[in-house]
Amino acid sequence: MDRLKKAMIIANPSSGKEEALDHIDRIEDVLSEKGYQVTVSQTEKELDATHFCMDACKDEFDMVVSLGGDGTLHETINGMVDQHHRPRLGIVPLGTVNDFARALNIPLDPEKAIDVLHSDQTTRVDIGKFNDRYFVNIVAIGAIAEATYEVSPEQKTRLGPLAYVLEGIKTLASDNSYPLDVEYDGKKWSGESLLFLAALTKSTGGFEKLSPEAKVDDGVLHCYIIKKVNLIKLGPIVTSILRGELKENDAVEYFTAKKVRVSSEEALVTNVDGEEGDRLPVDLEVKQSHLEVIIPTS
Ligand SMILES: Nc1ncnc2c1ncn2[C@@H]1O[C@H](COP(=O)(O)OP(=O)(O)OP(=O)(O)O)[C@@H](O)[C@H]1O
Repeated sequence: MDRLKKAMIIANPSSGKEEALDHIDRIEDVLSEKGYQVTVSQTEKELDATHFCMDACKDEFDMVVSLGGDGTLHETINGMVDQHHRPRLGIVPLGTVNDFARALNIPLDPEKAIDVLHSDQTTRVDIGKFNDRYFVNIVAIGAIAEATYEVSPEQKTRLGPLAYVLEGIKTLASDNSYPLDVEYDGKKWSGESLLFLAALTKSTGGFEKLSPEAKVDDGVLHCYIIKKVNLIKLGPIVTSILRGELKENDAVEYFTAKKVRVSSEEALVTNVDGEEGDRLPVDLEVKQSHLEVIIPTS
């Protein structure tokens, strides 16, 4: 007899509009219909999602569904990376930005995202390594990296992704540049920089078209160094970000790489998928096609 398939729902009751618990029954129904025996694990605090997901890997679950915002998803994925057995990942986004879901064309409406769990279609996705943790969207270094901490929960609810865009533009305009050394695949860039970005997917930080050339399984980091410029050139940079043409801007150094090391004489803070990361220096690397994510049937 075939082994019974096992699925775990990792739900963060505090995510988004605190609606996770309202969706659990429907997700359980869909998964049971597909023949899964379902376990529901509710998070209570930071890193619970990571530990639940590690358990699911060890117990050879076939599927893990992240029901929450990007924080929950990020923690879930951290529990999966480098495990011998990695379950398929289903995503039901409840957060404000939901970059990863956007990049994979997973609907942002939770009800519609739950329908996607019916799908048998999956895609392999790259994972970024940042020192000894992992990311799925973006690493930002510079003043903008702190922008996401400054967005209040009220602003997030009211403005959605736009809150990040507005904060980001505000910090760019504040002209905080830093000396930066960026070493990548045997090359080196040194200079004054306003912002360094390393993106894995095309939609990052609420900017829908920040890195349009990025594919989720291309095995490289798409890196943008926004150099120090005088105020007059900031407008065109912002326009190029919104148009998805950042790499064409004169003030921007663009490259792709598998490994990047970023250092500075200043202990700059970093932002990793919207969360505070280690101070510089940091090492970034791509693990190609490391995750298998359930996506809408094409
Ligand atoms: N029961 C809980 N109560 C409060 N916080 C929790 C709970 N369970 C987990 N957390 C923490 O909440 C953090 C934020 O969750 P998540 O990102 O899913 O929601 P969100 O903040 O609404 O989403 P977004 O950041 O996209 O707006 C998680 O990284 C986790 O550490």
